[in-house]
Amino acid sequence: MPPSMQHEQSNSKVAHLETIDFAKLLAHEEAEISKLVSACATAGFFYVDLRGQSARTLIEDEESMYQAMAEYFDQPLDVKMKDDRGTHKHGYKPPGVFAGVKENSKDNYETLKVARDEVGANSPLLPSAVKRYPRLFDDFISKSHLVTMTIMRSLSNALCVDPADRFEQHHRDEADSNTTLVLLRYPKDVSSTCVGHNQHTDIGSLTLLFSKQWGLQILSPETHEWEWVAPRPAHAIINIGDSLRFLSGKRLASCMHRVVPTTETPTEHRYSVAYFLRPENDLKYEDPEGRAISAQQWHDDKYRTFADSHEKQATNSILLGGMDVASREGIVV
Ligand SMILES: O=C(O)CCC(=O)C(=O)O
Ligand SMILES: [Fe+2]
Repeated sequence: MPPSMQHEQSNSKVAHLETIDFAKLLAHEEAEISKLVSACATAGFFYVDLRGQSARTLIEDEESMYQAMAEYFDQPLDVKMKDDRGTHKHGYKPPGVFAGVKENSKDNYETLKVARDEVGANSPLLPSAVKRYPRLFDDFISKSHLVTMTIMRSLSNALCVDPADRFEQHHRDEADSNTTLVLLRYPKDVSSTCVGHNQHTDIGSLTLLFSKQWGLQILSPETHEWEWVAPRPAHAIINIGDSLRFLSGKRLASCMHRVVPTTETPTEHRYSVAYFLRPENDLKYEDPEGRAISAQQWHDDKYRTFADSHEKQATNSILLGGMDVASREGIVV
């Protein structure tokens, strides 16, 4: 799947993001940890180099994952709708459910969500497309978990978080959470009413994102302009979500992002894979409006907001997690 280059016709710049070498983080290299903290406190978005031994199966498996996704999403809509489980943690969502990237549009992406706990328990509720590739899904989720939890540990150390409040203490294996692997396809045969993926900040703690295709943009906290995130072979993107920002006392930044079509008439579907590491559902934190809220409630409120009209979304701070205000004020570390 060659990356599409039509973004070059657009006026937006390509974002300069830090690159963190996962192998160096695992080895507790201080210089790498400093780079990590600085990236998390400023852009809240960075590349992670996965070529080291411990996580390289993720890049080896990436292509197989896209193939499994094509197989799944190529099925007729009525077959996929049988996997719609009416939750935001599991199963299928068709395009057009949430607000899209253009005013008054709906979104143009379909998703299959595969929760970490169901894969771990080999649940009979998993779609057959997932059950067909048990090793692929199991490995992809456990390696994604290793990468994201290693980053959480490095951040707890670097920010000298109290032992009881270390970020990992809010992501224990035995507690319920909404951690899930999300497979996304942006169909090429777009209707004019369904466009891209609306601007937002992520709900959870960390997102580990894979895509070989252009389309992702971040709102640069420096220039306040939309910039393209270039796909890079053997690297994934990591970004901080609302939950980790709230947990860190807003020392870490989440970043507004969106997905836009690179051309008016796309010739290929766009595929991306996101591992959403989310905290324990019972965790309490303060939202941007100062309300004490549980992680589960924030998750549910945010998904409800994704489905609201653009007009309604602009009436509160849920969609952007308060980052529209924070980016104007500058982030204090
Ligand atoms: O598809 C992408 O590249 C990004 C998706 C995303 O931002 C999300 O699902 O939260
Ligand atoms: Fe996102």
